[in-house]
Amino acid sequence: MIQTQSSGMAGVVAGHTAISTVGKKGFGLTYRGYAIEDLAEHASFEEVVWLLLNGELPSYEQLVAFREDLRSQRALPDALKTILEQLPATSHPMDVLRTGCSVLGCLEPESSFDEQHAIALRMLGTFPSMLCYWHHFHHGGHQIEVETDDLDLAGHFLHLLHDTSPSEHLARALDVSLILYAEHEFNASTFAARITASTMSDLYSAVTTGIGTLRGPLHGGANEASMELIETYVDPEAAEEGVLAKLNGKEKIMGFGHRVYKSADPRSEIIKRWSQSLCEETALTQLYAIAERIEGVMRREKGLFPNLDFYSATVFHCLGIPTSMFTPLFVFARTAGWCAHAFEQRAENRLIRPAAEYSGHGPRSFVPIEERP
Ligand SMILES: CC(=O)SCCNC(=O)CCNC(=O)[C@H](O)C(C)(C)COP(=O)(O)OP(=O)(O)OC[C@H]1O[C@@H](n2cnc3c(N)ncnc32)[C@H](O)[C@@H]1OP(=O)(O)O
Ligand SMILES: O=C([O-])CC(=O)C(=O)O
Repeated sequence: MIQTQSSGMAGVVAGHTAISTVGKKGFGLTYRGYAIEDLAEHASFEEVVWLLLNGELPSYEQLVAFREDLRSQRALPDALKTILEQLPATSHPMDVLRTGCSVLGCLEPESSFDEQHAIALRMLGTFPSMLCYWHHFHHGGHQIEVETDDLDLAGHFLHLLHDTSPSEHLARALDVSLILYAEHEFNASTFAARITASTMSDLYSAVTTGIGTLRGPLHGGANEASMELIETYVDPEAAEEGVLAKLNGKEKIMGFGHRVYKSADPRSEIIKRWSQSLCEETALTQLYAIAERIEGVMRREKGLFPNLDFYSATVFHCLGIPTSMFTPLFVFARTAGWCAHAFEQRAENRLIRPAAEYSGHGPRSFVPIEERP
């Protein structure tokens, strides 16, 4: 039996998948066999969603129809809007999405697995609407119209957030980021979502599980923590001093290291290039210089490399997105991966229920309450 105690299941093969490869020698990161570098260069997020959900790239006609389908899924039911209005203004946007997903599952339940594709599209369509509706209601004091003519999710989200259409270049930066975030094999949130799917539960429950698991700073929450760290420092020298002090205090620096990748996260190299270009475009070159200095210190002191979350934080910041919405953006993208995995689990299902090594008391006699100390 493989020993898993305190190992966080590192290196344990927990199942098989045909959706992606992570860190396999010679394969880097691939979605359905396509290299992440090619997808980030040539594909759109919507093409990647189709690829993940259906196994093949769409034809031109299929993609046009798919974009239209997704666009038609953005409206929110009135009952959901009412609930979003009743959530506190101080809620974390991840909690808003987790709740919103769960509420949608009450209002439009999955009555048969035949509906799974339609429900995946509904979640992809409504998540940006939920987040922006809640945000503008509580922080801008008005009820927004959540449907726009933007065909892609990236442009649509930036339009809803800023109430104006983004430039093509800025929308493409977010589009690429969504591609990079869309899928990553048996990461914690996907594995959790697969466990939920393996009980034959509904798709909303699997995705709600994924959202809750993604929220922590050791996983998706690291993009928010990275931004908070980078923003702490006024210049690269202060960043070097501050990060060294944290390392001396045995603190972890969020946005660095990875369970599977050992020398580099291939996604980080792609998003770093976007970060540099956007920081120049938005006159935030000092922010980029600080991030690069932190990267240098981490490589020199710990031999650690940035993961996707680190430079994504700077890209989202350049796009004017509030830091607390960074992990929700991860949700928009990873919903495609979670759903693809739930479909795969359902197609060949067996309950996921591993064994545990017992480390508690030996057998002992029950002590009646009046005899306990
Ligand atoms: C998109 C994503 O979800 S990517 C991951 C996002 N998460 C983060 O960026 C959080 C920061 N990183 C980490 O906490 C880790 O690198 C993880 C959780 C990603 C991977 O963790 P594990 O595989 O369990 O490695 P583990 O945490 O045991 O680290 C191994 C060693 O490297 C050190 N280390 C790993 N990451 C970091 C870091 N970010 N900062 C400082 N030290 C680190 C650990 O302290 C440990 O050192 P030790 O052996 O002296 O105790
Ligand atoms: O694979 C992991 O453990 C975390 C990660 O990078 C992701 O989910 O994108």
